[in-house]
Amino acid sequence: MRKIALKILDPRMNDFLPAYATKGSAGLDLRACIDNPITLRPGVTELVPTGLSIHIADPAYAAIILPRSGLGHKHGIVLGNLVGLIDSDYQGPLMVSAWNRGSEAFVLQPMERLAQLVVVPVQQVEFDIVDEFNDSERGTGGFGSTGRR
Ligand SMILES: O=c1ccn([C@H]2C[C@H](O)[C@@H](COP(=O)(O)OP(=O)(O)OP(=O)(O)O)O2)c(=O)[nH]1
Ligand SMILES: [Mg+2]
Repeated sequence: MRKIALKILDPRMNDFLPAYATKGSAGLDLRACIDNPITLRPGVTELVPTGLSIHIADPAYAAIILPRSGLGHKHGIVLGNLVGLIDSDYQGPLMVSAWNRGSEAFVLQPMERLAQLVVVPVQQVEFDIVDEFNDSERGTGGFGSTGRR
């Protein structure tokens, strides 16, 4: 497995190091490293610290922060930025933008698992400026051009 540098910013996180829940898990759960419960009223977005920072270092990787499906589906707790992107050179605290898109208040408890981190490969590119593209099967068709069925 690939190693990534991890800083523990809050000593409570020593007992909650991010780990894959099962052998096949893609996501590492991120916890709300807060001192007191936070009430997320409907429509509200709060930036929540995770008590951790990572330095991926290799530009061929990034990490994304995704909602947990249970919180999102049952309680409306998703991400204010929809998806968080962690650059390989980012060294600051990992933060989760928690958005209550639901219609009921949600009380976020200290150290509760709030979101998940997925490390993904990234291909950086450079551009080759052209006047015309080579033909492709799709061409410029998009936004439903292939129909619905
Ligand atoms: O949910 C998130 C999203 C981003 N970040 C951190 C890591 C990322 O590398 C950095 C910048 O994120 P992004 O590039 O998405 O934000 P920006 O608004 O473009 O800010 P910047 O000008 O700092 O790039 O913020 C988080 O901690 N949590
Ligand atoms: Mg940016």
